[in-house]
Amino acid sequence: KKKVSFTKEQQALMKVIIDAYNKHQIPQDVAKKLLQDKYSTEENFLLLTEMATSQVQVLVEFTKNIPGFLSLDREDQIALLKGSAVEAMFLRSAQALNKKMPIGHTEVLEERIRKSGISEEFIKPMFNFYKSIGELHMVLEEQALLTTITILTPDRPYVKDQPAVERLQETALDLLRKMCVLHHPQEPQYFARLLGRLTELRTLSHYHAEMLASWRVNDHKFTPLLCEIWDVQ
Ligand SMILES: O=C(NC1CCCCC1)[C@H]([C@@H]1CCCCO1)n1c(-c2ccc(Cl)cc2)nc2cc(F)c(Cl)cc21
Repeated sequence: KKKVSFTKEQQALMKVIIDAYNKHQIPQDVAKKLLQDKYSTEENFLLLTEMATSQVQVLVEFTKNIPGFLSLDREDQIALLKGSAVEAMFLRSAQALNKKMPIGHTEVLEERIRKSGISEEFIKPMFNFYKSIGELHMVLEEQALLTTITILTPDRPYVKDQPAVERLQETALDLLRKMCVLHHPQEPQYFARLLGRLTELRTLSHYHAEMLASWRVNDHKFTPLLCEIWDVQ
């Protein structure tokens, strides 16, 4: 059994990130709504834009709690948020689908999302990603750190001081590496698999503007915040 020990700083960092992650759950539960009723493609599109808008606000609050983030250059803070918002949204969606649910609920939820109005060509890559996240059986700490690492990606467009972001990301990566050894001692490759999902996430996120534009609705209305953050409208 591998002994894993955390420094005082790492214990403090984990606590801050977990508290922030727990505080910033999506207000009402999308999954519950989808399981309750069948929605039209218009209603689903509206639900997605509403949820995504509130998720961006939640993401900003979460990010402000990442130690060191507010010390970054102000414009770099914006560049990191803009560059990671879609990925964070897909990560959250994957976690919503992979939550433990009563028998049969996941299948209903999956079906409702497949039929929500999203165009056929994107359903496979999206669910492949959701499945690959589900197979990892991440614990909460790993989910929160993975979101943190996604936000602290140095090579986002327009980031000026990349080394400063790299230093923050490194700290989160060191902590995640130890968390993986602690929670998945039998899988030495687990940490590498986790990081591999970020590559899949970035690829999926490249499609998001097209996924939204091809939604089977007559009028694709977005909130001002989504127009800002997503490359839509
Ligand atoms: O609202 C959603 N996700 C929110 C976003 C903010 C964070 C919380 C989760 C969407 C909506 C729900 C209505 C039907 C269409 O999908 N959604 C997507 C999704 C995301 C991007 C695109 Cl372009 C298409 C679909 N995948 C999901 C998987 C899920 F398990 C659940 Cl519960 C919802 C999911």
